[in-house]
Amino acid sequence: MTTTTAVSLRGVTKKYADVQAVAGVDMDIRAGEVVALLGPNGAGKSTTIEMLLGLVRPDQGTVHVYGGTPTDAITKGQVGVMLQSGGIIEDAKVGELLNLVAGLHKDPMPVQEALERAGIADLTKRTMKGLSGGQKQRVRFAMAIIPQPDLIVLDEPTTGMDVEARRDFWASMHAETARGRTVLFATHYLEEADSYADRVVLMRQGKVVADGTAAQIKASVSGRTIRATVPGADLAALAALPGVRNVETRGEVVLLQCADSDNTLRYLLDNTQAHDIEVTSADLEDAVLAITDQDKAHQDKAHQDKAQETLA
Ligand SMILES: Nc1ncnc2c1ncn2[C@@H]1O[C@H](COP(=O)(O)OP(=O)(O)OP(=O)(O)O)[C@@H](O)[C@H]1O
Repeated sequence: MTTTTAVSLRGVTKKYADVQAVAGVDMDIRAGEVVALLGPNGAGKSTTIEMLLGLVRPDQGTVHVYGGTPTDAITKGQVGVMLQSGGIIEDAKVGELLNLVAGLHKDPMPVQEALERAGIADLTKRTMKGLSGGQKQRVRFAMAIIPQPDLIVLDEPTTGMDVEARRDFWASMHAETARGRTVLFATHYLEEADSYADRVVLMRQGKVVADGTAAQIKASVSGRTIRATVPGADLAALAALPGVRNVETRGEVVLLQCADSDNTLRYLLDNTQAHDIEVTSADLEDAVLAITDQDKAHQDKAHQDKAQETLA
């Protein structure tokens, strides 16, 4: 596996009037990774993406894409972009638009191939303004892959698509990631992050508040619950295991809440008569809500402390 860094952000900030849209983001994306950028409205996802694409200049910090500036990377055709809006000429036919985009790049993919990969070969002669929201998104996707980019950046790519269209879109996307492309996508759909990303970066109020695999993010919040039938369980020994937060019993059934379910499971299998073991975790939505709430509670507390200091 290659370890080339596709994207590197260091100490990046951006303020709009009195809104701190991005408040010091550090982020590295390795070549071949599929990364989901999650966060509530106004978290700073789009602004981060715009800085990564050189569309917005950070107030502070550095942005590197394949070791150079974002503009260099885009000029070299290393980056394909699918933004939420713009980039579409409403009166153009789909085929014309894609030919226009192909003409801007040095080594474009044949337009017919892009149409097929985006699942819109039947729309070539249709005018853009007559297309549905989901069909337009697919045209944007075709535009993004035409330069044969190493990195594809997508800002809420499936907005406006119904469930089936979203599934088809991700199937097309999967074919691209299978070719080794690096992908960064912003989304509000937690299940998309859970299903399609190797890594989830969670933002809130311009900061990264969690970064890891979806499984790590889920586990970091609530850990896992192990439910097992353990005849003659030594509850004190179970409660003393590293990472075990809580032990409950229902007859012979033991419920263990633990941060490190692998080690707890190993202990149960090696040292007890545990059977009928089930391991469950919170879903990503629970985890995201818990992390953003925790972060908000910390901030509220800091504001209160500051206010009290000022009053004292
Ligand atoms: N061009 C701009 N001018 C003024 N304020 C802006 C501008 N762009 C973004 N902001 C503000 O910066 C903050 C972060 O916005 P941003 O669009 O980056 O968040 P987001 O996480 O992408 O949100 P959403 O999920 O709603 O798209 C918001 O408070 C937004 O109103």
